[in-house]
Amino acid sequence: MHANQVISVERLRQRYGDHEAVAGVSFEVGEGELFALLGTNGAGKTTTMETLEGFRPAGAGTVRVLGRDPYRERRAVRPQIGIMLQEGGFWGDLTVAETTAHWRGFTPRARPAAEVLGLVGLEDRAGVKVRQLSGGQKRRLDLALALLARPRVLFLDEPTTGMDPEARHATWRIVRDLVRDGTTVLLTTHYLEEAEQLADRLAIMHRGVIEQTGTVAEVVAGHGDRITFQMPERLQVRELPALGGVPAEITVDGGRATAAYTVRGDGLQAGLYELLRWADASGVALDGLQARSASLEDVFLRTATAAATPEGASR
Ligand SMILES: Nc1ncnc2c1ncn2[C@@H]1O[C@H](COP(=O)(O)OP(=O)(O)OP(=O)(O)O)[C@@H](O)[C@H]1O
Repeated sequence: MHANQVISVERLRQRYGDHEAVAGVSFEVGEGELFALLGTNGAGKTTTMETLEGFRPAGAGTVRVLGRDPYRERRAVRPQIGIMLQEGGFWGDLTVAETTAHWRGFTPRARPAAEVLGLVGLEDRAGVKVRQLSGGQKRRLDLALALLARPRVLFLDEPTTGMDPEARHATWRIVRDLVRDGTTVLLTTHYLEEAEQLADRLAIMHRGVIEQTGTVAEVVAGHGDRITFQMPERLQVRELPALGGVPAEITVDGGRATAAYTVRGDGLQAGLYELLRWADASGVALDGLQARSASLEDVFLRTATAAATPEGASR
């Protein structure tokens, strides 16, 4: 357990009618830590987040934010948290400055408008109507409003969706600064690079449960290095060599077959050597040859695929 635990979720369950959207999820987030919830569509990330934000009571299990029940003790918790929803409800006819002023009216001890707009790089858009903002700029306005109350805990639900790469990187810098200054952040994202860049720890959810959790290094460790190349047309799969005893797996995407080996431990160099010697002796050209460590994306895709099979589903 983290010394200063700010968010705690224990065996949380939530259902919508007959559908169990969250099926026993547990994790903790310490003060000044950024925890990312990743997962396939419909995995239960938003439902978990909304429970922590106090929008619904836990169906079963316990959730705590700053030591309190966010639903029952909403009045105590709400002023200390900032929420950036997936789609903020703005009035398109108001300007950025008017929208900020309006929200400041509801926020005790709010930061000055110029300060929050400066934080998210929207100071030069203050006089622009919200409907004239780009999708990425609207997301930044969402973030500005979430920061008005100088929250101790920040909930970011897909914060950079719709942003161009430059705006995304700028937002990552803002979030990093907030975390460095002690803000605790729970983030959901579909951008694995975002989690790699920002998360101290993360969880990969699928169908209401956490399939993997830890730091990026911990989650990726044990998934092996990968050697891949395009399957040569003239070759049969059984003709490929086993590397260190490991056979090739074939994946077909868009009509193109790729051969992949997953090499555990420190076998990458030896495996590659074995493959190149075989290719040389057999006169086979290995187009698109790549050798690399497992990435979060590999783990994510394997987690979702494995969990979709009957063996995965029974775990
Ligand atoms: N209000 C609701 N009523 C009924 N079912 C819902 C409701 N909200 C979510 N669900 C269902 O619960 C499951 C989990 O949804 P949730 O939005 O928590 O997933 P998510 O991981 O955030 O997905 P995404 O990545 O697509 O945003 C989904 O199957 C979804 O269809």
